[in-house]
Amino acid sequence: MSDQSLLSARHLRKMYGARLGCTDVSFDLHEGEVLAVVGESGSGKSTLLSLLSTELEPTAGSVHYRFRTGETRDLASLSEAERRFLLRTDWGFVRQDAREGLRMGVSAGGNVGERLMAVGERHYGQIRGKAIDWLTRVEIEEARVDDMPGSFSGGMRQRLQIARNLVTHPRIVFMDEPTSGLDVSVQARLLDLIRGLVSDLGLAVIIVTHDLAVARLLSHRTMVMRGGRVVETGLTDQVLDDPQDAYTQLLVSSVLPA
Ligand SMILES: Nc1ncnc2c1ncn2[C@@H]1O[C@H](COP(=O)(O)OP(=O)(O)OP(=O)(O)O)[C@@H](O)[C@H]1O
Repeated sequence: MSDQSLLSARHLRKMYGARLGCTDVSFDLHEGEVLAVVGESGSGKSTLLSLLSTELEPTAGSVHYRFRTGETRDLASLSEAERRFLLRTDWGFVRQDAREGLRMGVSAGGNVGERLMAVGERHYGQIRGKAIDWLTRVEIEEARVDDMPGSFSGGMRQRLQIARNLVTHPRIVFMDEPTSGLDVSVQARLLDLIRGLVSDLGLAVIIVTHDLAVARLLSHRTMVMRGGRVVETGLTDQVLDDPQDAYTQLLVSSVLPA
């Protein structure tokens, strides 16, 4: 792990029984950096994201994380309480299906406020004020604060999920296909919003997408996966404009289905 890196993966491997999830994945993520993980369906993108965010245990390899104190730890060495604390404070997770990332039985304001309470905020007025502030930042009207997410459109739910995750000022946000399944115009607006917030807050992001346009718009670096392996990695413009690997060339020329 280099001195500057926030998260560092080394030779990560995940087997599901005899089936390969991913293997030999190594990279460093720096503060404020956006890394896109792209590849076709089944290439191991989601498996990798789950390994990095400790939702899955690797079969081999390691992930190290540099805490706010400067201390670097192997994530495998964290206790369950430490891991949960990290997930509540330093990390956010924006899921493809907002229903998995939100509490559908809790109001919009409650979804955002809950994260603040989890990091120790207790003052109701302040929590509600911050929740409204964040709803506004993600373009949800204050008048919807007490509405349930079930009454929101797909795009609004994704924006609510983003507010819920960013309200605690995480250092890394993991995003799994955050814009797929939405109308093209809704996608474009959401991408713009994500891009603005990521740059304003200086967030480090790992975004999994099968959409190269999303990688192009949001990421500094791109990692291309195929069959569970990294086939190419580099600055996004370089990877997309001048791909070196034959598979990336096919992907970029859109010969392969997404
Ligand atoms: N829970 C599981 N049990 C068994 N095999 C799995 C499991 N999850 C993923 N796999 C396998 O691991 C490989 C990588 O899957 P993964 O979901 O990580 O790919 P992906 O690139 O995220 O695909 P998609 O874009 O379709 O979500 C695939 O062969 C998949 O079948």
